[in-house]
Amino acid sequence: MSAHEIRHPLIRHKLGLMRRADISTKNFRELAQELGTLLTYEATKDLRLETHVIEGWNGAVEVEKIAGKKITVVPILRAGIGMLEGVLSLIPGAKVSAVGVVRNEDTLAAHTYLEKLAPDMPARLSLIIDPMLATGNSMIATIDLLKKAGCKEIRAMVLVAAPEGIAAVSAAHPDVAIYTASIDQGLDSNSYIVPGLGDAGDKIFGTKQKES
Ligand SMILES: O=P(O)(O)OC[C@H]1O[C@H](OP(=O)(O)OP(=O)(O)O)[C@H](O)[C@@H]1O
Ligand SMILES: O=c1cc[nH]c(=O)[nH]1
Ligand SMILES: [Mg+2]
Repeated sequence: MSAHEIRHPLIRHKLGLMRRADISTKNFRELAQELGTLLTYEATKDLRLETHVIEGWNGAVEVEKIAGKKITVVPILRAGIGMLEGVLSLIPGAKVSAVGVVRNEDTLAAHTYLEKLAPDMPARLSLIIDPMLATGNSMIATIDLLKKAGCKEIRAMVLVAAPEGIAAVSAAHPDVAIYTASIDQGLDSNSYIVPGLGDAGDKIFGTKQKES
């Protein structure tokens, strides 16, 4: 199983703040972006470098740059948008491939409603972002469509993952590495992650319905 739980103190601290039931939309949004940045740092730490020579202040100097691969960031709409700016703050030139997937809360099946991919997908490293990996159905649907588009190298970054979702993605797509701020306990009877974050999309967009 290729799942990496990143146990950096800044990540643990920020995720802890996100779990508060009374967190504001503003704070939840800010923390989701910050964790997007921190997970990007980890998920890209083995990218290959190549050296080349540039003209420096004191003459020719050998420097490094990321070799070959172009990158596309793939937010799973809607909630994935909540991490996008954080990822782009480290990879500002990345193309964004938006994939709209919504989970049917009765059947838990993933329904894909939008696919706007960058050109040259076979030549790119795809970095999928979504705050939540619960059953894994939405992630598997996204990876399926990326592979159909020719993607050969795919990584996924999620704020919180359920062991059930990690197992499902690993079984369907063993080549895809998952980077997460936390592997939580599991799923509740509604297939929500516990302790989790609640409904991440609603918290990011401020659309949580008031309970009557
Ligand atoms: O692993 P799964 O069981 O598929 O569940 C996780 C998915 O559910 C949430 O999105 P949701 O469908 O609520 O859509 P939204 O982003 O529009 O809120 C979440 O952002 C994931 O995409
Ligand atoms: O825990 C969960 C599961 C699905 N979608 C969410 O936003 N949270
Ligand atoms: Mg979704």
